[in-house]
Amino acid sequence: MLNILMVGNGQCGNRILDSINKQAFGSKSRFAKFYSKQQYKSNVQTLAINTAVNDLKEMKYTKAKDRIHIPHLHGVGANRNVGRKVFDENKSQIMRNLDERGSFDIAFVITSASGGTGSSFTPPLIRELKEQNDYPVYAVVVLPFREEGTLYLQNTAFALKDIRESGVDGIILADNQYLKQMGGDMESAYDSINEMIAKRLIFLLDSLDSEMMMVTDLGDFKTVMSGGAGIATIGYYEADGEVPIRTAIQKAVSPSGLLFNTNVYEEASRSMMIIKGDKSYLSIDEISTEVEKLSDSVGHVFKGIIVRKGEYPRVLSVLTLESASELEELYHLAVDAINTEKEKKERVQEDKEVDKAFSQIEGLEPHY
Ligand SMILES: Nc1nc2c(ncn2[C@@H]2O[C@H](COP(=O)(O)OP(=O)(O)OP(=O)(O)O)[C@@H](O)[C@H]2O)c(=O)[nH]1
Repeated sequence: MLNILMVGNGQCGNRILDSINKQAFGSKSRFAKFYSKQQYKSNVQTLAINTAVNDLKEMKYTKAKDRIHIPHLHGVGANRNVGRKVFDENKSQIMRNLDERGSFDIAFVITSASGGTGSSFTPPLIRELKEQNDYPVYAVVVLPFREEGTLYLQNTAFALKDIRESGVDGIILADNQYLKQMGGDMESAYDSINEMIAKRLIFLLDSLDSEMMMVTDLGDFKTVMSGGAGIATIGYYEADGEVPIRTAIQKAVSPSGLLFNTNVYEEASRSMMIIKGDKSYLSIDEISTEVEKLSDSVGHVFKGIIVRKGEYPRVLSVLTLESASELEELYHLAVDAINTEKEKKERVQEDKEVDKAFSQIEGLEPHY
């Protein structure tokens, strides 16, 4: 049995964590968190951390003892400098809470890259976890919608760099912009995206702790995640009827299944493929052909097969990337955003028009 830690930082991290708990409790009831037991095979501990108490209160499926409020107004307002300071001031409380939860085999820290709290808490938190423990720690990082503005773009660029330099064992990317094809209004788009991410992570955890026909385990996952440029993404396909296994595998690495925009045949560096379903669907010939196709361009593909009686095929792919053109484009936008912010600040400092207006009444008093 694996001991797994999942931390969700900031609003986005909290909500994805809640979606994980929702799916793991296996109930739509909002009282599930009080009455039912998680359906994990592994020992999974979830912890939500936030400066905004309302974000924590909004969580429906995560127990109260698994939510830590770090008081600071109502969030840090996308300011990562403030966020870092607040983390430092509260570091011992956060780390004590984590210590009390015992030891783990693997940890995931989930956050948006663009907000203030999650993106500034995550790098030092990972650094602390890595310094105090010897288990691997992975970051699950959500990229913003590109139109959300200059502050979010510049936060994203610096947060990703900070997370990469934190000692993290790998970064799994999910991109709101790419996933917004889910459609609907903002709130339901968030819910669908969170569900997609949660479903993939739960499938991954479940598989790492399964008895497979052909085995992939935590060791293989670590090897995959240590490949490439330290950046990864996850693909998934779930058949809702009888689908040939080759189609299911293809869909799990196609744009519709991925959390981040990449051409896996060009950009992936290592891969892990977990295939689940009734044995009548698991044609070894088809599986071998498809995996070979992928390994021809990717290099190494670990594969695991889990037989589940009566279930339609489901396939999960973990892909580390050696290059990511989408990320390069995002950094171009971020550089523009940083320059815009810088110029704006300089203009305000140079251009004292507003000060001039105020200075006109210097030395005067109001008369009534
Ligand atoms: N996928 C997804 N993205 C979200 C969700 N909530 C917020 N975001 C994205 O997260 C980014 C904003 O970060 P938040 O997580 O809200 O910020 P925070 O870490 O709480 O930090 P502050 O609010 O600045 O203190 C934006 O790019 C949002 O689009 C969510 O539930 N799901």
